[in-house]
Amino acid sequence: MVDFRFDIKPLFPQSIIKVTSNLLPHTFRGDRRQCLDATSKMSEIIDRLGQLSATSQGLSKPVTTAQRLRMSENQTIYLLADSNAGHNGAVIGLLKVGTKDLYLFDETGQTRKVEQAPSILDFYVHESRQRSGLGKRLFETMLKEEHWTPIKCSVDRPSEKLLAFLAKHYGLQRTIPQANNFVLYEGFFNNNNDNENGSNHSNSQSAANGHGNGLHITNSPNTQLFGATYLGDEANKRRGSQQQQTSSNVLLQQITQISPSGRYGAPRPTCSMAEIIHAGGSKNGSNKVAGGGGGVGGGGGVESSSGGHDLAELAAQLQMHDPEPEIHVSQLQPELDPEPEEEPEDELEEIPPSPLPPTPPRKAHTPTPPSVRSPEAAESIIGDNRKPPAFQLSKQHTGMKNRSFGVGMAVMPSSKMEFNQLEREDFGVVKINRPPGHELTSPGQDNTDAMSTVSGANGAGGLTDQGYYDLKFYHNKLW
Ligand SMILES: CC(=O)SCCNC(=O)CCNC(=O)[C@H](O)C(C)(C)COP(=O)(O)OP(=O)(O)OC[C@H]1O[C@@H](n2cnc3c(N)ncnc32)[C@H](O)[C@@H]1OP(=O)(O)O
Repeated sequence: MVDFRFDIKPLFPQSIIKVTSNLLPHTFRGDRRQCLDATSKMSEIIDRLGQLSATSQGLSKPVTTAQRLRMSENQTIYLLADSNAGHNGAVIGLLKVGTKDLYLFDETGQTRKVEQAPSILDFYVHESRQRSGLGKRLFETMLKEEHWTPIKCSVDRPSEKLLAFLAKHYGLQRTIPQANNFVLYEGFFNNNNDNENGSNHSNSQSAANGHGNGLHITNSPNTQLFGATYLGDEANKRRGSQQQQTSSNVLLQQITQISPSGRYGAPRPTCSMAEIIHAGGSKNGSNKVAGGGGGVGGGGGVESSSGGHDLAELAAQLQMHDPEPEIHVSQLQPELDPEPEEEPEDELEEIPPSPLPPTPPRKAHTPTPPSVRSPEAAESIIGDNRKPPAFQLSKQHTGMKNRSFGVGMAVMPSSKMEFNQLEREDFGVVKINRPPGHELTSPGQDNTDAMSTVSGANGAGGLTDQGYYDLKFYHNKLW
């Protein structure tokens, strides 16, 4: 028991008192001199109990001090005393609570900012009195005074004893993994609190917790990093599952949100880079995922539908074979984002061709195509994911088999090419409409270093009056 040189009984007209930043018992009445005396004594009590609590938890510094309480705006300390102990009575327990604005993960792994979240900050019952129901008595008093329910409480770094305490008295066991030191229990984010733990508390108390108002999806640092998507209510979940059938974007999101068990197996928030990459394929029917060594922008701006299909197939397989696989986006990353320089040549050849890009002329043998990791590439995909970025030059654009990004052999037009001339002509003899005043003056000026664009939507050119597709060849020597 914790006794003091002064009589604590005047400070404890009842066994449990609460103290806020004025450092006076909530029951205190007195003049200025008595106030000063009371605050001095309360400070001593709080500092002493705080130190004992820290020692009991193995902390180097106390969580609770009178100074901290005085500086706080929204913390309350409940103190439990035994007036009959010894001559001056004894203080035997402390419970510090407060409200905190927290960024928290909900059950689906989405980040939420919870304003004024009820928090258990420090809890201690003297060793000589533990396991005799005093902790519960203190806790119950606090719940009643604060109008809180246990399930709605966040707990700051709970000890094993406190975890056991909460499990025993309130059935709190299933936690929601968090990235910070706070522990939440399943049900924390539920608005309907009927018949949940702490059911001895009324609905009005539940409502008073205010989570319905104080809790929202947020543009938090976590969200900016991981690109959270709000899936907090059932309607959104249902909508998400419907879209799953048609949208590979949602599929990827589900992959990244499959929840393993354990505190550090928190559901992974959606990877924004994966969203960026995947969104590129969902609109035009082919995934611009740099899978299979294709690479967005790699090898000349090829849309790699094979890479996207691989990913979708992988996801389907995972869903079929493993009900709770742990897939990290980082594990998918090599498929999503290969380094172009390391791409196997064979894989490049399997990449189906893309529509010709309606882009400004660029040199065909772009030396080092950017990958989706580069900000430029990512931006171009975000900006309009139906158009290949301007730097994407494929072998179809160049007429070269682009085995090493610009060095290669002439390629046979494939059936997938989206421009077909009436008669096949090799480069160098293809008939083109040259702009007036740009007649060919020497063979050396021809298309050895040229790219073509095709007028017409989606790269499908229209016939010219000469019967040829309107292929315009640009050459840096000519234009
Ligand atoms: C956010 C934080 O404050 S974390 C720090 C929590 N505080 C501490 O760890 C300090 C040391 N512990 C204590 O002060 C107390 O044990 C408290 C405050 C956690 C609980 O107070 P008590 O008066 O013991 O609680 P009460 O008697 O009402 O409930 C007892 C239950 O608490 C849990 N508990 C209490 N002491 C222990 C212990 N030494 N080992 C395991 N569980 C314990 C058990 O579930 C126990 O039930 P049981 O005896 O049937 O196993």
